[in-house]
Amino acid sequence: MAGRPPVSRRALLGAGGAGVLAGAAGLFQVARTSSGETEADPGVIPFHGAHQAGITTPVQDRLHFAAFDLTGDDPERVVALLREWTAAAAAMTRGLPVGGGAVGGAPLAPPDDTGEALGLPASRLTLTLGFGPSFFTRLGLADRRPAALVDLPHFPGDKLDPARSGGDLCIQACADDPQVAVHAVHNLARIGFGTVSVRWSQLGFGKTSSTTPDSQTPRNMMGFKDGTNNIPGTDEALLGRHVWAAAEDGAPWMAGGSYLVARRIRMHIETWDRTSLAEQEEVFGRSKGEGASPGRSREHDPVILERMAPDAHVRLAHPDANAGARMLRRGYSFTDGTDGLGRLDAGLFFLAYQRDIDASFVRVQANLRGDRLNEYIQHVGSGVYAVPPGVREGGFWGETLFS
Ligand SMILES: C=CC1=C(C)c2cc3[nH]c(cc4nc(cc5[nH]c(cc1n2)c(C)c5CCC(=O)O)C(CCC(=O)O)=C4C)c(C)c3C=C
Ligand SMILES: [Fe+2]
Repeated sequence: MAGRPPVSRRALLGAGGAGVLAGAAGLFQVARTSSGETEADPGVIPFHGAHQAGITTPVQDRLHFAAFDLTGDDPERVVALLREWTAAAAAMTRGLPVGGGAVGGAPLAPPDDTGEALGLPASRLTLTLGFGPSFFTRLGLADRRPAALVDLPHFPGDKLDPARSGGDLCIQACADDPQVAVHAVHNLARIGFGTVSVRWSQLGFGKTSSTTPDSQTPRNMMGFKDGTNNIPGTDEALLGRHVWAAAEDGAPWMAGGSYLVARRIRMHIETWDRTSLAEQEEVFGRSKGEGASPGRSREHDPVILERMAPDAHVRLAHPDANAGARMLRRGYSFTDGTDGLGRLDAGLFFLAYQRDIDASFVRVQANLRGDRLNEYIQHVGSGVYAVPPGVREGGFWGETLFS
């Protein structure tokens, strides 16, 4: 990329495709500032900043989540990859191709960009990187592993598939266009060849949590509004208390970062579909239509926990039942075909960001052991990741860990 003017994927295609890199400025469809930046475009979420994008960012429509394993244990090689990934991510989130692009390069070399996003705008793409516990062990950095990055205990009912769990690193790609999210992970995997390999991945659609309380709350595969009482992405006080890691938490390099828990939660959807409306509403402790809690008429009215069944999901998950524990939920629905027995392999890919995994996810999940929702769901995949702070201009993903 160095020395070359940024050219949007749309401009490239609009200009006739191959070879048109310079002089295409007049064809840009991505809004640009006078400095050549594209951040003013509502489809471009700034990549650089104090925190990584993709946490408080208003939730996009689609997800491609990928967990990677290191193929070796050389920190220098990993830093080189993180630098390369950062450059590619900064370009893709602006709607630009990776490196020299998909077309117009040396005909006898593979293109720098795989090409399937040519002609597509940035689509609010965010790329968020995390380090799993094994990352620190593999690279001899165990002393830098944050205490807040705990291994999850076994919870009753867990049936975790190792092939859908763990990973030395993860990338969460979110965008309003599935092709853009998939293209981003595809290109990071291609760049990583020889240093990392994809361990498992998950596609998601239909966001199941909102970080913007003013907009309509999305619904999960069980038909209920999900995210009503989420932490708003604009509430700096709540984010500071419950989501962002601080230097005094014990790992100064994580200040401004967060900790991600990912859980692939399968829904026994056919059983749920045969359950009465009254039972469904009791399970959650909210009405199916409005999303109101018992004794209330509107979705955002404060809940009266005592009016709910003792084993209602919201009653058990609420901060008042968990010493004030909160997390920022950012999950997506998934359907991955059928399971061979005629049942949909569908559910919730639960993603939650927090300052302290033990105090938030572990605390709440332990309290959910008596949740009536457990009759209808099963946790089948799991991962925990330290998500480092945002990237400064000229810096790279995870720089504070290695500096
Ligand atoms: C350990 C954390 C949680 C898991 C796992 C979880 C799974 C899960 N949740 C739903 C659907 C809903 N959850 C709702 C609220 C809610 N859930 C959690 C935590 C976990 N959920 C919290 C902290 C809350 C907020 C409680 C509160 O403060 O009121 C709701 C109600 C609407 C809302 O506020 O979001 C629904 C619906 C499913 C389907 C599911 C697993 C498949
Ligand atoms: Fe929930």
